[in-house]
Amino acid sequence: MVIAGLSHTYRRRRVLDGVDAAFGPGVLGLLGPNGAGKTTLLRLLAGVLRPRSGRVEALGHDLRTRAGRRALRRDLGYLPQETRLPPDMSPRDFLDYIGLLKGMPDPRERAHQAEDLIRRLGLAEEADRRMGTLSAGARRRTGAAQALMGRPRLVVLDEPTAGLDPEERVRLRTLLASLDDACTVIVSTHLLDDVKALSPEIAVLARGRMVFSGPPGDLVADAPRPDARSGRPSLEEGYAALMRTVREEE
Ligand SMILES: Nc1ncnc2c1ncn2[C@@H]1O[C@H](COP(=O)(O)OP(=O)(O)OP(=O)(O)O)[C@@H](O)[C@H]1O
Repeated sequence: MVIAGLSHTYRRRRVLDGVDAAFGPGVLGLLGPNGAGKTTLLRLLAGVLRPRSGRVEALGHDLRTRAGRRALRRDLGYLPQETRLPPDMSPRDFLDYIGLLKGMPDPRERAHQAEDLIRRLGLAEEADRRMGTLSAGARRRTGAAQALMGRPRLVVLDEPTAGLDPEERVRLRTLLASLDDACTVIVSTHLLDDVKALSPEIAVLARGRMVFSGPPGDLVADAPRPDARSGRPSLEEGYAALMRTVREEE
């Protein structure tokens, strides 16, 4: 994934401002305060929005072109921030349907992958119930499962752990951590626990600018120690110190 000079405006309001980044396979955690532009960035990386200023290349496809955005879809799993799942379908039927849309012709392979995701995301009890009757957490996990059907090479998840209870969050993180090494996973989150558990690399977006990228340890290393008695600063302290610096620079 290569992002160069990427900016985005909504009705002349600039929400991404010259973002540069490059990353490869593995899990990247995208952090940032509310309104920082994370969802906008993920929509651009998933080819849902067209980059109008700057360049995005994903899995070798140039996402400035319609052909590039289309070609990416074959290899993409995407969980948007807001998802509406068909209320009358069950998670199992929905996953089967998504598998079909993603070009998996073999019904046994679709059933096998759906069953595996259902089990690993703790959806066994809900798998055959109407999605309209499920809890928000079960719907969110079904949303994450659909993104992983077909074993895509690029997975873009917009706050997948939002609304999940601690056990469900751990399940989802464990699943993401176990994906194929060749898979590039980009996860936005407000939870520092998510990135601690998941991400060897993090990126922090603030007011449309990429203000940090690297291993979480580097964010911590840059932070001042909160007081003389404490040892190494926590990731929370590193993040808070970065946000203070960003505000002071403005
Ligand atoms: N479709 C849109 N039209 C106009 N403005 C938008 C649109 N989508 C987002 N915005 C604005 O762009 C800015 C960035 O929003 P975005 O959702 O990308 O941020 P975010 O970091 O994902 O925020 P959050 O953490 O709250 O989800 C916000 O000020 C938001 O109000």
